[in-house]
Parts: sequence; C-alpha cells; structure tokens
Amino acid sequence: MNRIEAKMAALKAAGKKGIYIYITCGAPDVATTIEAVRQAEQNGADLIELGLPFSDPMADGPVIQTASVVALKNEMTLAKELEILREIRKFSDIPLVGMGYINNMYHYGFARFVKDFQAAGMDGIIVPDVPHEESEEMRRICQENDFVLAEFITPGTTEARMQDTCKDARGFIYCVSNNGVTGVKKVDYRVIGGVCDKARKYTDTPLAVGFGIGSAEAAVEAAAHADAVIVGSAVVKRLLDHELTEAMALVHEMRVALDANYAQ
Ligand SMILES: O=P(O)(O)OC[C@@H](O)[C@@H](O)c1c[nH]c2ccccc12
Repeated sequence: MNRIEAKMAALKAAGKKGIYIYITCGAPDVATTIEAVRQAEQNGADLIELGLPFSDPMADGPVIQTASVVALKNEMTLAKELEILREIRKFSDIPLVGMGYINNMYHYGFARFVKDFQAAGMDGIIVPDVPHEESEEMRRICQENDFVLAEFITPGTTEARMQDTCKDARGFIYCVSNNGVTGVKKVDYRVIGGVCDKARKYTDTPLAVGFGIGSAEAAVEAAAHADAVIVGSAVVKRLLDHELTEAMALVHEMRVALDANYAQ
C-alpha cells in the first residue's frame, strides 16, 4: 500500500474528511514552498499536491498561472523539484502528489520521471492535459511501480466514461467541481456531489473534490459527498502575497470546520 492509500484508509477508519493542499514548487521561493508543506501538515493537511511549474498551464486560472511564472523566474526545473522532494522527505511522511503538464514529463521520459520522482519521495501524479483515453501507457508504468496516476471526473463526464475512469482509478479520483480553470469562485457543490454519488456505484476509490474552494464553508459544502477536498488558489494566493501565516490559518480553519461537520 502506498502513502496515499494508507492515508485515505486511515481517514476512512477515523470517519474524517481529507484535506489536500496544492502548492506550486518555487513560488514565491523554494524556502517558502518547503516551509508551507511543513506547516500545512501541522495545520491539518492530509496530502500535499506539489505543482511542477510549466510555461503554458492551460488548466490554471490567474493565481496559479502567476505562481508558475514566479517559479519559472526562480529557475524551477525538474532537477530542483527533485531536491525539494528530498528536503520534504527529511521531515515528513505526508502523501505527496505531483501536478504537472505532460510536456515536461514527456521530455524527461515518463518512465524515468516516475522512477526518479518516486525515489525522491513522490507518491503519485496528476496530469490534467492527458485524457483518460490517451493515458494507457502512462497508467501501465504507474501501476507497475505502485505510483498513483490520478483519474478525473467532472459534471460533464458521461456514464460510460465514468465507468472506464473508475475501473482504472487508484489512490483517489479528482472530481472537478465545474468546467472552468482553477481559482476561487462561487460553485454549487451539489452538482459535483451528485456526480460523486454516481461514481460510488462503480468504485471504492476515494473521491476528492476540487476547484473553486476558498473558505472553510465552501470546503464543508464540497466535502458533503466526497472523501476529501482539494484547495489550491486560495492558499497559493496568500503565499504569493507573502502571507504564510494567513495561508496556514485558512488550512487550520478548514480542518476545524470539516471535523466539526463530519467527524464521527
Ligand atoms: O485552485 P483551486 O480552484 O483551489 O483548484 C485546485 C487546484 O489548484 C489544484 O488541484 C490544481 C492546480 N493546477 C491544476 C491543474 C489541473 C487540475 C488541478 C490543479
């Protein structure tokens, strides 16, 4: 069992919802990235999604786009991201999932990417620009290495595609709340809640809802039919503004609110 599966099983046993926090590697700087991971865990995060900056982050809204630009100005490379992973693993055993675009991984060599990033401490990867239909080879490589390749479902996913996706899913399924890009906004989380209920017919894999969550109240709404929530832009915005304390206060508020509303 990898770290992601172990963590999700422990949360389930405890009757708790998970909190995944997304942080762009190297924004505003490497020291802040590492410190934010440390403090996010202390404030109740269950998994860290580490953004691997890319010049054309097409699934991202303005905040994470800005974070990518800042990180690339800081000369983030896959080699530096490996160093960050090794640093984090010196003090933490929290599940770490990369989020990156295929271009970087493809140039590096996908099998080599999995091998090197797993050796440095990564447990899985989210690659939003490769559709399920085209990820067979990547999935095979990941499964052979017990490395999670996140599958996606959205309110637009057809029943047939949902079945396929659920069948192949390991670790967690990324349930995208709306058809936009990343960024805090008002979302009716009952819509993705209905999608989660449907997916349960086809899979026992934990469901994590993300996109748009900017407050503890939104986290509570998003968690209603899910096993975990994913929060990116709201935290990244504060980190870009050099408000680490405020970013961590938000993580803490979400932890308290989710536990108050759902913990058994
Ligand atoms: O920023 P938001 O709206 O809180 O959404 C989570 C998100 O940031 C994170 O999971 C993520 C960042 N970049 C992505 C690209 C695709 C899918 C997901 C992501």
